[in-house]
Amino acid sequence: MTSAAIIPPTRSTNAPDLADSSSLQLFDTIAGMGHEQVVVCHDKASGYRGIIAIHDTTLGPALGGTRFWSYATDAEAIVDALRLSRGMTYKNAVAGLNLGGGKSVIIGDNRTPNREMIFRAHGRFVDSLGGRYVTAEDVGTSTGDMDFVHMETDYVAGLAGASGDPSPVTAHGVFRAIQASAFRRWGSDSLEGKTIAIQGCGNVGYHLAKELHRAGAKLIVADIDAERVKRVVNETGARSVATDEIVGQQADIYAPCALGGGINDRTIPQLRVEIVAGAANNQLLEDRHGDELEAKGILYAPDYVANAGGVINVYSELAGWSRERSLRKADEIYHTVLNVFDIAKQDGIPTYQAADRLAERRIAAVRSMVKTWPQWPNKAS
Ligand SMILES: NC(=O)c1ccc[n+]([C@@H]2O[C@H](COP(=O)([O-])OP(=O)(O)OC[C@H]3O[C@@H](n4cnc5c(N)ncnc54)[C@H](O)[C@@H]3O)[C@@H](O)[C@H]2O)c1
Repeated sequence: MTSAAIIPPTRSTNAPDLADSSSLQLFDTIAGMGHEQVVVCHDKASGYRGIIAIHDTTLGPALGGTRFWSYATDAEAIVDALRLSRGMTYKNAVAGLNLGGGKSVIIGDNRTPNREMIFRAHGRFVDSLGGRYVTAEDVGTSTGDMDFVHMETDYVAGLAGASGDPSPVTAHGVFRAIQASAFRRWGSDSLEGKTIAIQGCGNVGYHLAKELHRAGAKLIVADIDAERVKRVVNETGARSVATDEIVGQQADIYAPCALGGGINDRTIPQLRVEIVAGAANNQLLEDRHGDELEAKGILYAPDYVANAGGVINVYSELAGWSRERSLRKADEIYHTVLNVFDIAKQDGIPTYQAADRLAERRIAAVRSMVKTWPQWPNKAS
């Protein structure tokens, strides 16, 4: 069996078919997926076992969080690191940032109280890469854990008290993605009087609801947490519905802002909207669900383009940007989404594929830029 058969070229974080993981062909696999480097790390004292995957550094240092998870096998952990790091290359590229894609995973029970030594060990390995990889928090890790990483390396973002809560920046980017989708669909980006169903009233859903309300949209919301629904209803006049009813609401736009995988075989037949655009990561359970939205005539703003405000916020910490500058960068998501729609139309492909194409074009363009060497080679002498 070839490595391509083991890991299909998809950006989804869903666990791939690992039935044949015992025969994982590592070098064929990373060559097929385009990775530059995979580092397997071990620290005996803390029991730390980590994998750092650097996918592509054409645009800049590889940025991507650290996931702490109990993987069933080592192969499953490696595959997750490979897929997530490649996803970050695409996400960072379409966000228009000078960042490549990377990701790391730590294998183990993420509820362990033994955090300092594990994350300091991780920090040392991150530091050993000299800035080729910059980490941040992800599933199973917290800002407190990143403080431990920071004891050993400066190549870490998302520290407590640094760039702050990313959700207002993410929400603003999603708002701009919604406006761009409206423009493409109806010829105007005004959301005045449009009905928008938001799934999830968490950090992003809350800020998004407020921004949509200011723009004159009518909102329908749902969350499993009644307090969070109440806050949005009180502040925006939204109508709330049960969580299992939100996806089937008659509306203009559906904004998934809860968990991933929400666009699937069960929910697509229920959708009664013209646009899907929201913050959740990995909204399409499988790529084919993007084709099915297309077939149903629903315009889909690809998730990782719409929610790029999150990574813009991380970048702001590295680059020393103000909140205003981050929001201005998130503003550009409007034009990026329109670009994606243009590529989809020109190339006759679904929008989720067009997003990948936009990322690949930017990376290829930067890779082929003329190389200038301003420094005299013997500068040190
Ligand atoms: N926070 C960011 O800056 C950011 C950046 C990029 C992507 N995202 C993605 O956006 C999504 C939302 O992020 P967040 O920071 O607001 O998370 P959050 O945890 O604050 O909010 C998610 C909300 O969804 C609710 N929820 C869970 N299951 C639900 C269901 N079945 N029906 C309705 N509501 C449900 C939760 O109760 C919670 O209130 C996530 O998928 C996240 O990965 C967030």
